Amino acid sequence: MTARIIDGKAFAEKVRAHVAEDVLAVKSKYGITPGLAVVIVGEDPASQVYVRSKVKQTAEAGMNSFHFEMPSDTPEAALIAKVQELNADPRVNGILVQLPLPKHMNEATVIETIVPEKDVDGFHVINTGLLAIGDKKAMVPCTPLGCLMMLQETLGDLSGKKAVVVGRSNIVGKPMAQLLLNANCTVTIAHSRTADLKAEVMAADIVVAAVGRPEMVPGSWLKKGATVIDVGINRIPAPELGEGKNRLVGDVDFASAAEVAGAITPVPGGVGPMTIACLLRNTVTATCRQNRIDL
Ligand SMILES: NC(=O)C1=CN([C@@H]2O[C@H](COP(=O)(O)OP(=O)(O)OC[C@H]3O[C@@H](n4cnc5c(N)ncnc54)[C@H](OP(=O)(O)O)[C@@H]3O)[C@@H](O)[C@H]2O)C=CC1
Ligand SMILES: Nc1nc(=O)c2c([nH]1)NC[C@@H]1CN(c3ccc(C(=O)N[C@@H](CCC(=O)O)C(=O)O)cc3)C=[N+]21
Ligand SMILES: [Mg+2]
Repeated sequence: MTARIIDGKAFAEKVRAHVAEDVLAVKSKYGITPGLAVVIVGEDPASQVYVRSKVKQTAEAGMNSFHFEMPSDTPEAALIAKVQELNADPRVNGILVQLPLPKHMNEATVIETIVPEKDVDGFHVINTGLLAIGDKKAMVPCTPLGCLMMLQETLGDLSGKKAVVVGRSNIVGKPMAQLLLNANCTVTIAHSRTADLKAEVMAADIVVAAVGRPEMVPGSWLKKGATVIDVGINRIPAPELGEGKNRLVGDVDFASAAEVAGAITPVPGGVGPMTIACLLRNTVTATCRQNRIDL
């Protein structure tokens, strides 16, 4: 079997085009331009790449983009003050604080400072709780939301499917499992203490890998025809591309997995572009709710 490649890049372009139409409608009917503020603390080069594409795509969708860079030794109180300023700024409809934060900061404290209505990442405990009770008002974390959209596009109704999520972080694994549960999948969450990861993966119709370990899931672990969503973004040395060069790989061994899976997302060009598209979508949703606009 050779898997169908789920083209996240093309799908994300469609989502962004739709977002741009909604932005135009909000502007022309209500005179409001949605605004997204991105705050990055420190100079992690990988983070800088995502932040640059977020800023660029926000502008391309016709939204205002506010970009703040703070040095890595910024006191936590100064970051909190910045978030409070953005909370109070009516031009700002969405706030994203790039994670991870420097070690001297408590990420939860910073995230809980964002007003839930502007929490376009969906990381605030209020949004986490709303998602857990299946309330439509939840701001849903962008990466899991993008994964769900690709799964629904590939499989249609997900009811009754056996899904395994490998990874249980608050930003990817847990909300992903929650979304799959809300979509009526039978969900297993696997993690570093899982006794027999291979057996869990082999039983699944849907595999979402969000671990951060390059190519750890081989094709030999997959059920034939499974749908595979690879969230991992890992930069590994690629001497074949030249001295000192790197390449991007996922948490799934793409070559062997594509022989067994029914459909699979590539890295790059899968989950990553959908994450940013969903961030723009969430920013428009937040803008409409804050202004009681019903598009
Ligand atoms: N494409 C995108 O838009 C995004 C991509 N990412 C990428 O997704 C990946 C995961 O990110 P994130 O969730 O933040 O990562 P975390 O490091 O926060 O979580 C990793 C999870 O994987 C589990 N894990 C680690 N080792 C193993 C193992 N050997 N077997 C099974 N489970 C294991 C951990 O288990 P335990 O809890 O027991 O420690 C943990 O739950 C990374 O590659 C990241 O770069 C992240 C966000 C967005
Ligand atoms: N508050 C917060 N929210 C986030 O959503 C968040 C974060 N912090 N910290 C970092 C992770 C990671 N993340 C990615 C988004 C897009 C791509 C992406 O577009 N990747 C391209 C490739 C980019 C490249 O070449 O490096 C792709 O997969 O095709 C990757 C990773 C969002 N994150
Ligand atoms: Mg993490």
